[in-house]
Amino acid sequence: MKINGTPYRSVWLDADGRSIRIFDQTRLPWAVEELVLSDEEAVAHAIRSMQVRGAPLIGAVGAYGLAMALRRDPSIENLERSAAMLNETRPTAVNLKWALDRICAAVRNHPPERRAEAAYAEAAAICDDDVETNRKIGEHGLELLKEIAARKPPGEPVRVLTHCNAGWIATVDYGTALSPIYQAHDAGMDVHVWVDETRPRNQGALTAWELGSHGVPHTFVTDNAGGHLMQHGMVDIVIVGTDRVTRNGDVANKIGTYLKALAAKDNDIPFWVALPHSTLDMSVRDGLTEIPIEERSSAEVTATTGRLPKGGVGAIRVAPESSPAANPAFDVTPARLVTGLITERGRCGASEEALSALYPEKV
Ligand SMILES: CSC[C@H]1O[C@H](OP(=O)(O)O)[C@H](O)[C@@H]1O
Repeated sequence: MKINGTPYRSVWLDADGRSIRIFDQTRLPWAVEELVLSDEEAVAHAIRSMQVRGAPLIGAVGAYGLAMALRRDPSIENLERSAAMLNETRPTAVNLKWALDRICAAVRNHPPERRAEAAYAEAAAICDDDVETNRKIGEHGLELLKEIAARKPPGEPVRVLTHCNAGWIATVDYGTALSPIYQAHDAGMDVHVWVDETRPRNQGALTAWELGSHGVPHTFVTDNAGGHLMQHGMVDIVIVGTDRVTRNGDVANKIGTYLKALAAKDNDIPFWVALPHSTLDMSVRDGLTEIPIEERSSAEVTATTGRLPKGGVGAIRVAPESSPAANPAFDVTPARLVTGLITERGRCGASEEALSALYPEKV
């Protein structure tokens, strides 16, 4: 997508042909700063610290990190050790393991001197695949928004509520939950987005930055406002991204998603989840008991980061020093609360039967 008129992806190969460049998402939306990552340890730190974040994007960046590890040492031992190290950086988004496994499979049968080159080529293919996948998610999601628009009086916007950031900055490009919104806006449809701030890391500020940069009307709201907006008929549809969808349609996503799904169910509002194939984990059935939920530092809860009154960006405490804090970073929405899934292959129900029909090769 564009930043000040210049098209970007959220990760790209540096001119040196071996490092990658990303935007430091801990500095967004206050500053647009590029970071150069030149080895697997720098990649691991960027993922752990959420300098780079978003399920599909951490997969793509992790893939390049493994390629960098192979440049240093192309042995299978180092391949497996580095893949394990990178995979441990964040446990919930299955895209990271999916991408690392894809790199391992792509290089394993090459002679050592060819492995790094093959890994870089596969990482580039993962990025290109993600861009095209998300574009298609946008097309299929656009049809859904058109169906809603057709039922509304002319000039009334389709009102979408979204949680966290599943936009272009969370993927290689286009985003997942935001992809249909961008395509609807670009097609001239009246759309308005309720943007959940998404405590504690406030990824909603990234969504607001993305939508504002693209000229999409939106309103920034607290996480706790969503239920009220739905009760008062101010939401037509909820569309969120996801970090892992199980074979029976359970959805792991940013903490607070489950509460939005409950409110949507209680108010008969469609709750849709946008996902690329790399987010589907057919090896897991029961999301609540089988998906690992990342526990992040309590400091992310007791302090919040933003632009300081006297300028600059910094953190301020929002809880007493004496108070312990807990920080589960994701939750699981059971399939029974999900109206449907928007994928690159079309829309389907949140069920094993529907997912198996859409992805027979994964069964
Ligand atoms: C298309 S991004 C999917 C998913 O990833 C985000 O998590 P995080 O910001 O912690 O990396 C969020 O849960 C998004 O919905």
